[in-house]
Amino acid sequence: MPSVIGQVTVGVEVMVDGLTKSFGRQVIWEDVSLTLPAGEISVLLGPSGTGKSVFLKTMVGLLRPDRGHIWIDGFDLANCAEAKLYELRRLFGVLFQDGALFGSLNLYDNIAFPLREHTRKSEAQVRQIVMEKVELVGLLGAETKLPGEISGGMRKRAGLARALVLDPEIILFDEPDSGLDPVRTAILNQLIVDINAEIEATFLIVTHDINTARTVPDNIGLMFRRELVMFGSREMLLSSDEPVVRQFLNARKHGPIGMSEEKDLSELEAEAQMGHDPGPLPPIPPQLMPSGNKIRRTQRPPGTWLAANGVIPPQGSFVDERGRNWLDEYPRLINAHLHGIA
Ligand SMILES: Nc1ncnc2c1ncn2[C@@H]1O[C@H](COP(=O)(O)OP(=O)(O)OP(=O)(O)O)[C@@H](O)[C@H]1O
Repeated sequence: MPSVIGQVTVGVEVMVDGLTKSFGRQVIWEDVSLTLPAGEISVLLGPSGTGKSVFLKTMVGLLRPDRGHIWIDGFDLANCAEAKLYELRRLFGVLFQDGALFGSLNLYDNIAFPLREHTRKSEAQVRQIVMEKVELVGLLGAETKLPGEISGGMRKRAGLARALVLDPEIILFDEPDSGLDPVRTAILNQLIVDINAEIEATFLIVTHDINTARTVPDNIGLMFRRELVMFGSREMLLSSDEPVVRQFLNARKHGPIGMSEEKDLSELEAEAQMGHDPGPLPPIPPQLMPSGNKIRRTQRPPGTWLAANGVIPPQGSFVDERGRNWLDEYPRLINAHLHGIA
């Protein structure tokens, strides 16, 4: 259901309920339930091969689950007829790992492709929309370039522009940061947050980048051993005691996750006896804010989940690289907005 914040409708909620997917006798994941809140940014983490890409494909209806439901706007995408599925798919924009651009088309034609394919817009209307999205992702001037002539970061941004042209309500990102250096990853993350602030769609990002997971989303989910171990507020995951969560977020060798994805009990006991532990989690970083002192309307003030659950975060949480503590800074920014001085 669309959520209403103040007077304005924001994005669309996606409720996944008891979803199970297998290929033949191989169960990929079982009984996955989570809600992507309308207009919020969620991240899905998990060791390689746990089925995150399969999950994205199932969400958008490219794969059918064995069981379960995906509720969007009161319709079950997992079990609806083809015609309805086609309609629901129009709500989605997908950024594939490599941008999935056509190598023989320039960026303009790549970005215009869904509009020419799925709408009856005139070329003048197509131009207006394409150029608007090109500007939004910072590619003005590069429209005539071929995908092979630009950097990986630019290709991702072009893929993002193409994912945006049909004004999606839900955007799925499959490892947007794969193959990018840390600087380009930081630029792309800022762009993702800025676009969320602007279009207020519901975002789900699959990533392996811990820094992205720690700073970008409102919610984090972790898949492990054929199930969704945890899904909830960023603060919940970043202050969790769960060994799998700590191992993954601390990028440690020791813990329940091994090369073959899982370790058996004797290996874990041996590690425990040797004093190996995934370690405590570091301070919770402040969440990445939109550029230009904007506020995302679905963003929760820092400390909300922690306070509601009586959890004290590690010392130094919410302090940015300039030494500002966002527990104080955020209300100040909200106040400035209320008084029109931000
Ligand atoms: N169409 C398919 N038919 C059969 N098996 C498949 C199919 N697609 C994926 N799989 C299997 O599903 C499992 C999960 O794959 P998936 O690509 O979703 O993992 P992932 O978590 O996204 O991995 P990574 O993080 O490395 O990208 C793998 O074992 C893969 O071989």
